[in-house]
Amino acid sequence: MNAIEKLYTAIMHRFPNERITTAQAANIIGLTRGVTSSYLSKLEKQGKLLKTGSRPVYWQIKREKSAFDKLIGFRGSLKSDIQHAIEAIVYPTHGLPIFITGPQGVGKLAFAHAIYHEAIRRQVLNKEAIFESIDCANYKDQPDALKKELQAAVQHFVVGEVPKSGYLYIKNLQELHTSDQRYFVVHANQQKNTDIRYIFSATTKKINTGNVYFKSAAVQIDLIPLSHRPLNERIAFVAMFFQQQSVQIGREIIVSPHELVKLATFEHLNNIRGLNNRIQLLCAEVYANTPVNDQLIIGEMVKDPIHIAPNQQLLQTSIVALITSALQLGPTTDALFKQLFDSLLRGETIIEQNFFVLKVLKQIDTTTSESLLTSFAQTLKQISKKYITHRYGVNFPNDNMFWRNAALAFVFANLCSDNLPVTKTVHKLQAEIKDRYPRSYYLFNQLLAKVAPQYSQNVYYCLPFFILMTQCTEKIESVHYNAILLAHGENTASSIQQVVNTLCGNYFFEAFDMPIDVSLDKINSYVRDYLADQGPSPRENIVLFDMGSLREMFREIKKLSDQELLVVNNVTTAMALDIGLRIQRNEAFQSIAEASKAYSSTTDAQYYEGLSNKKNIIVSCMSGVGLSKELKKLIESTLSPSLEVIALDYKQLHALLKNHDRQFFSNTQLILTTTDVSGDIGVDIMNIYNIFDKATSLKLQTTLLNTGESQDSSDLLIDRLLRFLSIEGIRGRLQILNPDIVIQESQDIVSHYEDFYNVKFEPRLKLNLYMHLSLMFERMIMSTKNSKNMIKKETLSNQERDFFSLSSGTFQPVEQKFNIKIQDYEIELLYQLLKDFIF
Ligand SMILES: Nc1ncnc2c1ncn2[C@@H]1O[C@H](COP(=O)(O)OP(=O)(O)OP(=O)(O)O)[C@@H](O)[C@H]1O
Repeated sequence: MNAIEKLYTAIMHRFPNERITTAQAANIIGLTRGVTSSYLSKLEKQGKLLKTGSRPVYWQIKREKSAFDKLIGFRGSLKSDIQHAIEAIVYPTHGLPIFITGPQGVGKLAFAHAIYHEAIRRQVLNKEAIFESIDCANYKDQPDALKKELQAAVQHFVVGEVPKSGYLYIKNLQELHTSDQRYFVVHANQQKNTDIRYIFSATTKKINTGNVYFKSAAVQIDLIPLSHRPLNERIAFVAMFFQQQSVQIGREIIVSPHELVKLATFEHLNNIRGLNNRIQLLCAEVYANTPVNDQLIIGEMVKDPIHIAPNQQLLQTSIVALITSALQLGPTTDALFKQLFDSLLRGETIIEQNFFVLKVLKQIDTTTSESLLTSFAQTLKQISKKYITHRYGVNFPNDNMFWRNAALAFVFANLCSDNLPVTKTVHKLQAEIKDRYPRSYYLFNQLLAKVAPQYSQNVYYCLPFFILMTQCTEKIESVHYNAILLAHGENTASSIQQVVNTLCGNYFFEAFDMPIDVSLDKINSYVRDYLADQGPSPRENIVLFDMGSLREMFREIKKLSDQELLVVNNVTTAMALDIGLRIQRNEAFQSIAEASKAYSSTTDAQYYEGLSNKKNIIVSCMSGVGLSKELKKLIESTLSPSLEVIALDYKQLHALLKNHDRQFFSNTQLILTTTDVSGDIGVDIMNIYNIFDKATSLKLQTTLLNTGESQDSSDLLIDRLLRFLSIEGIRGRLQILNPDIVIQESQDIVSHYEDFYNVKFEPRLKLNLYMHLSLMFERMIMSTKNSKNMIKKETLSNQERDFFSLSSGTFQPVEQKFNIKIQDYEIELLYQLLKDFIF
């Protein structure tokens, strides 16, 4: 797909029916306005987009016109009826019978005609298809005559050589007795075998067409009375009928907006037909009074009247203008947006803003159909419950008036977005709402995405916010953290979220359910997009997730925001609830972070960059973490408690040094090991045995002094370390074996290596080896596990292989004496320890 096609698909997806500006289009595709504009023009040349207006120019997806487009309200009150009709038209092979109900003059015949034309347009019927109709009112109490009429009508379809297809429209079914109604409806069951399609109509819904009569399903369409139609549709009817009169009489008609709205809001007997008749009579009356004038002036002459000329493309071009001027939509809306914006700037409460919107809603109340409004209010209530209350624990008032006003606010937003250009003020207001009520506006947008997904980008749709969210913003905005749950699976995260938010009764957590094979990049994008949506106000971030690397997660998310960050893995509902309650109590970040470390042994938490957020010393010994822990104890009991001592085994240290940069060790003051380890992380790495050298012990002292330790405690530490590392130290730490024997054995082994490799080890290396070997023997005896940690000899170098075979011989006597087996892993460690000295 090239960029132009991508743009087209994006518009099609996001704005299937709306007009959008070049800027909006540029926004969705992420290109500059200039480039987007040239792409849009190309799409227009290809016949895919419709271009209207100037400054701003509007673009809209060009659609094939359907036969229903001629009906007023095809995008409004007739939308779902049209959808049902299409289902009946296309159902294979002969469509479904249709049953249209609605009071007199409401447009049943017009709708039936549209169905017939649409069937031809869709080539479901051929061009020769016919439309026949029978009016049952003409055969009241004459069933036989009616049946004859039916036969005659059916005959029209079969005359000639080739039988014709088409629609048979049978109206006023309510005029017949039940048995006759039944006769007709049963007749329609033949539709599935013939080329005749049936449309019934009645002025009452009481006709029992349910399962009793129709063997095959019939599609039911109920057309609402004119007075229930939205005002813009009613105005469109008035305008259309005036235009028809203008054509008929051959004169321009002049009418005041006030007169137009009056006609549109008047309750007419016989609905649309009644309105048509009234307009016709009105024109006839004026015509009779002013036969020579070339204009027909309806009602009072006003300053800015509406002109309706005979051959004007009124419906397409002028209705929008008519409605906006009739409703004073532009000025009303401009004033409202300004009031709202000023009120937000002045820092007034949402109650004030709610009041401004309610006031305007009152003005437009008459424009909407009550039945549509009621049903939309119901839908809105259900959607809010399902997507907001259920997930985010935020409750809405229960009274009908609240939901009616909310629905009305959506209708108003729709009216504005259909009829008004998007001004800078509208954009500014939207940004201001986001700034002032970021969390509530986020929830509102979640709702909007469900209620009117196609409009979620439309700025006018920020208006219902002030109605829907008034009562909950304070509570929602009182939360000072961005808390996010991330978990693999279809609803793991969202079900934890639902439990926690519901129990706490407020929106604390947003949740993202992630596919099993989600990448770290994708996870990041969830978090990034969420944080971006939270507006500029600084809030600390808390991210709970189910599995994965804590450090990696921390590092990646930390890049997205410079606020404090806590990440916790292996999330459980209880843990999320605990954090939720702490957020509710408005606990400080540090205290939540500390608490999160104690959840369980399988859970880990990180809230600072690197190994630790405290000044620390790492100790790592080759002879296992046991020795490191002892050293840790020793150092902790000597130095001040502000210094953290972290014990790691040799492998861990190796991995950390390999995988992390200086930043990670930024709080580390010193690394003490029992072997020489190199690394360029900007931290001193000391072989602890080197403190027998004056220079090293001085260096250690300086380092300790620099970290803020006193002279006394650093002297004491060095003393204690020296003792710890001496033969006496070894004696003190052996628990079961006889120190004299073990040390002797160790000395024998060490001299064996010296002999074999013909080297002389330095005293502290020897001491290190005695310590290492003695502790190793004891470890072997005490270890209950008889692990078979075999190293594949083939993978070893010649030198290593020699070392292995020498060692197995050297260790044999001790193995027999103590009844132990020295593991390959231990020999490998010894090799690492010695290799630099023997080769
Ligand atoms: N949606 C519409 N758009 C434009 N014109 C319409 C629409 N609906 C009805 N009309 C016009 O309104 C008038 C009355 O409609 P129609 O005759 O179809 O009503 P009806 O319900 O069949 O009436 P009745 O039950 O009394 O026979 C017609 O002139 C028709 O063209």
